[in-house]
Amino acid sequence: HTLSEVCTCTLFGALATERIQTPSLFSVMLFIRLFPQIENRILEMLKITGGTNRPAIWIDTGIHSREWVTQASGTWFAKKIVTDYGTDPALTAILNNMDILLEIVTNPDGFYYTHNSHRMWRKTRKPNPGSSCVGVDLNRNWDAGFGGPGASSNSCSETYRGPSPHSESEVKAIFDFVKSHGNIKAFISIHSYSQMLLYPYGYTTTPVRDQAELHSLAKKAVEVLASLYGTKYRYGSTIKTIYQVSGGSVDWAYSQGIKYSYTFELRDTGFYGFVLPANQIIPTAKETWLALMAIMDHIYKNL
Ligand SMILES: Nc1ncc(C[C@H](C[SeH])C(=O)O)cc1Cl
Ligand SMILES: [Zn+2]
Ligand SMILES: [Zn+2]
Ligand SMILES: [Zn+2]
Repeated sequence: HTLSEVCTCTLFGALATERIQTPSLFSVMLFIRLFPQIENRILEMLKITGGTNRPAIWIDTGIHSREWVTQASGTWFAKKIVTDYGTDPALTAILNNMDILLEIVTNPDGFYYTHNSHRMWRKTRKPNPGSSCVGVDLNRNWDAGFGGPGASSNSCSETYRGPSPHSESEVKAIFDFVKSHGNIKAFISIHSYSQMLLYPYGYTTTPVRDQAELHSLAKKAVEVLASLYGTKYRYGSTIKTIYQVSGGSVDWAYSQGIKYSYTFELRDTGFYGFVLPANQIIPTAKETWLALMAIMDHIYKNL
């Protein structure tokens, strides 16, 4: 071994066995300055250990543009976070140790279109080459059972999966971010409607390795959600609870090792459907926040 390789192995070994916490950025930069030729090795290593990123919770809303209560709830979550930090002990503890990564308008072109043309639009608005039909279903475009039952290869279908996994820019942006972050502990995608809390898988009946823990945490989350206004949620694996779907975001997230991967289906169960009256937006956001806090608190306590 050359000196630098010995040093790399030592640092890697120490990191891998967690004899030292992920070194501070300063010590890493100093190390790289001393041995510039091993910069890439170090940067690769930081990716493996989650680098200098704090543990994080990913939450997206609005991946399906017509599910308007989700983007509205995401906005309310943002306000709640900045209001409660420093006053609510549970949220303060979470944010002192973790980051909450919130993408609110995850399908902006579709969202614009629902406001100006077609309230019930679900997909993106990218033209499909060789077709008069527009858009891809962003929750079928992930590399998780991609192209299997529960998605369509027909570009005119509401569940058109797109030409290949991560072909859509809105998906690729999240894919790249999650891969480069390296320390995301939860991946939560918020949809409407059905009043369900779902965990992987959607594309196969094979239970996930962490099924028992995900199920009991989902039970706890839906119970605290119901405690506010009595809103009843069903919960379980996607394929057993709602329907078979392939190419879903949370199935991909789980396959990346993000254990706490959940899909929420917010209010209601079909009376108003996607066109939920405005007076139900804040109550929906408030009850959902209780469930999210239960999940985040569990993660924080098990870091
Ligand atoms: N993992 C999942 N969990 C729930 C669903 C249902 C939503 C309902 Se809008 C969809 O069809 O994309 C879909 C998937 Cl892929
Ligand atoms: Zn439509
Ligand atoms: Zn949806
Ligand atoms: Zn839905």
